[in-house]
Amino acid sequence: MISNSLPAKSPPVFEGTPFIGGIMKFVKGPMQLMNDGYKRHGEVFTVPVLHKKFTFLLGPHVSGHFFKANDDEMSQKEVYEFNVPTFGKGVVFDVDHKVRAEQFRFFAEALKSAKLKVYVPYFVQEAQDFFAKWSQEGTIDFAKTFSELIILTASRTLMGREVRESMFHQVADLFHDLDMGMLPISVLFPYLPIPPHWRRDRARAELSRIFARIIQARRQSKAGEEDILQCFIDSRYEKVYGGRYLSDEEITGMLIATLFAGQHTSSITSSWTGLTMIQDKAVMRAAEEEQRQVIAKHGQELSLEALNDMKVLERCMMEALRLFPPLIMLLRQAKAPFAVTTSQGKTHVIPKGHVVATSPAYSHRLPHVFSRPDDFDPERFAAPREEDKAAPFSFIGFGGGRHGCMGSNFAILQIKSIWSVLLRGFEFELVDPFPEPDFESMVVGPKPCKVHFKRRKQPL
Ligand code: HEM
Repeated sequence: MISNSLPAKSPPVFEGTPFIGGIMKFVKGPMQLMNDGYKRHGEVFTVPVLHKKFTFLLGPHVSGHFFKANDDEMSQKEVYEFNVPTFGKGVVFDVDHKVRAEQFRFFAEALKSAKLKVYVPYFVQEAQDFFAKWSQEGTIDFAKTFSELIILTASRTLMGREVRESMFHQVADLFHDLDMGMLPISVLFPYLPIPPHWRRDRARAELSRIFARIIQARRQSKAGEEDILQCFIDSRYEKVYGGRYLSDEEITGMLIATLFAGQHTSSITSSWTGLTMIQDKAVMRAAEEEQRQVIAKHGQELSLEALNDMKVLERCMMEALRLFPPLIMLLRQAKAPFAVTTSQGKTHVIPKGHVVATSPAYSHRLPHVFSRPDDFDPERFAAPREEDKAAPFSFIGFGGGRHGCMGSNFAILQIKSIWSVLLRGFEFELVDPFPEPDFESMVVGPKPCKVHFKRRKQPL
């Protein structure tokens, strides 16, 4: 058992001016803070901010416990609780660990491989219909384009046929209000009485009413749709609540949580995948050549099997996610002290109560983890290099361990569907310089960047 009073072994403190020093460092942005802290202290350091202590664990050597520990040791609830007014009461971060474990079983069931086969034709159909509306050539911003497209596929695969076919715009507008109600200030004060929070609360209540009607109609008709909404309707608790089905309110909350986990992350990763490929002509040629080979083998149909054969495209996506992960910091609260040992062999004990942070954005750029880490080099994921597998938790774009992303396969297939349709039908060029990440936003995507597209005379 690790004692909670081992000051000699506590992480070094990176502060400056006592009490407010940490805040000043946070104000400069988390990337700058991690950069300065890493340069001064290495992989482990603590930043005190008011009454809280943030301990950073940067890189695979020190982040194993972060990812592997159970919820009683490393808890998400306290650090992600600001989501409760958005997701709603009674789900995810508003329930104890036992209930949450069951609810996460429902997510896992809805997103398991067998279901993905059903979702793939929807990804493809939505992408084909969407890009069919583009003219011969023009200028777009990927960030805007992909967020429009992904809310369409999300409504088809997640919220169901009823929403996609007859109330798409109404529901998309309500989700927009929910989204706009999630501001940096909401992390600290989720119930602050400000207009974006009022609009969020109104939208959340209206979504409850809409989904209650849909769920009741489905329960009566017993029509059994093939989407994530139906998975939640059919889900039953096992170890809690006397084994009952989810309530309408819980189903709505689970849907919103799934949408928030997948919407921006997927549209941002689609954008960076495109931007990085367009920037690197040799990689783009390899991805196009792969499409020709897949068409020769599978025909024009974008089936699950065809998508699974696109290894070059997948590596491009993973490399875009390594360089530009949309979730730049992952957080937990330490419920018990634990020890970590750095790559230099130094051991620190992180005390109970610390907020613990690890960072895909920072860890992915460490030169002892990925060679020439700032280069876009998708082949680093291919055998025999496989740099992502050199040590556990080297690649954490989808998190890892106990709370690793449950939608990663869903996201990979969706992004590959979109980019297959685009590569086959269009050619692209950057109009603006390659964009910087916008670190001001909650989920970090590219700053605006114009891209020129042109329909191929001869589709691939
Ligand atoms: C490229 C797209 C995506 C990225 C980069 C991404 C990234 C992540 C990351 C980093 C985590 C771990 C968070 C943490 O440890 O605190 C996570 C968790 C999660 N993601 Fe994703 N995600 C993506 C798409 C999706 C999609 C499409 C869905 C659902 C359809 C989804 C559902 C989830 C769920 C349910 C969790 C929580 C797992 C748990 O806490 O046990 N994600 N995701």
